[in-house]
Amino acid sequence: MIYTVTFNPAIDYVVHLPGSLQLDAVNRTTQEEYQFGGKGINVSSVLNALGCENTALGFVAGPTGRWLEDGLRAQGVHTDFIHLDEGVTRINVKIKAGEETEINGLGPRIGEADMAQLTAQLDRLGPGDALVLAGSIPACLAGDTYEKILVRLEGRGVQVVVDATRDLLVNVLQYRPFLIKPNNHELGEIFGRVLTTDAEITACAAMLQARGARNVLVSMAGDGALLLDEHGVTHRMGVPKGKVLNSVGAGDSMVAGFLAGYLQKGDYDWALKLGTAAGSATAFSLGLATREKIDELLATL
Ligand SMILES: Nc1ncnc2c1ncn2[C@@H]1O[C@H](COP(=O)(O)OP(=O)(O)O)[C@@H](O)[C@H]1O
Ligand SMILES: O=P(O)(O)OC[C@H]1O[C@](O)(COP(=O)(O)O)[C@@H](O)[C@@H]1O
Repeated sequence: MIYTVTFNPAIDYVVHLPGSLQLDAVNRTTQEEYQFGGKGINVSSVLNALGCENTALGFVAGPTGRWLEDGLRAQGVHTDFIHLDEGVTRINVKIKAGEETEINGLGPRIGEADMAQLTAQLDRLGPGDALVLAGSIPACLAGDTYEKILVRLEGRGVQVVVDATRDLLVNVLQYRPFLIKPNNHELGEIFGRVLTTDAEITACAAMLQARGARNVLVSMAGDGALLLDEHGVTHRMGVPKGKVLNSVGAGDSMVAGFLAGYLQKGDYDWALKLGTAAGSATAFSLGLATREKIDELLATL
């Protein structure tokens, strides 16, 4: 079974403006959408669209938390969230005004007893299970929260995917995660550099592999993605043709497609192809990728 964990889920409030964002003024939208988001939840939604059975774990709170949980259930996404007694699940604002501007909230406070409930859920995982840890953790939690989870899972045969940034990512590498997926900017941030060429990206991916990551998938938005697989082979893929409507969740969709593809065939070329089709299908849609859109793009790759 596949499990995803989202420590800080979100309602993604996507607003479209007719021109550019005006600071210090009233801006009015021409269109708006709500998405049930947070990185692990996006992975769960797209895995579900691809017919991969999975359960979304994480923490929800208040009326927005109920909205998120009910909305996911209505879409057929299986969840087993922990309900926090205080606070509300955050609303992240995504402004489409030519360029994309994002305002991501802090999220509610997660207490020790809440964390203990998650630990108990994860203690049930074993051989044959996959776990996706994705997104930021709220400021109230220790910076080594992901690390502690990986320590506890060591030797239990669980395939772990981590999609996080900076220290949250770097500190888990020693536990040999199956997959990490930084984008090219996040990869550059880790090394304090701006990466422009495939050679630079491959060299930095190799350094993360040397620290323990098994497969390093580097996404580059409209420039596609590069995978350095566990055998040291580099795979490169561009993107299919299409009109970008909203790329919120494109990276998470790529993780879902990659994992689904790898679990289907155990083949890295196929995993990268399905990951690319899923990522671009989301970028070319107003919400997350549907099965139909993914299949349509797959046929062109
Ligand atoms: N502008 C785009 N055009 C086509 N495909 C895109 C675009 N943006 C994202 N994608 C697809 O989604 C994948 C992940 O996108 P990216 O923006 O790199 O991830 P993240 O959301 O993690 O930053 C890309 O590798 C690509 O397949
Ligand atoms: O946990 P973080 O880092 O604040 O990110 C949460 C945000 O990331 C998203 O999951 C989108 O991520 P990507 O665009 O990188 O795939 C949104 O749904 C959500 O608002």
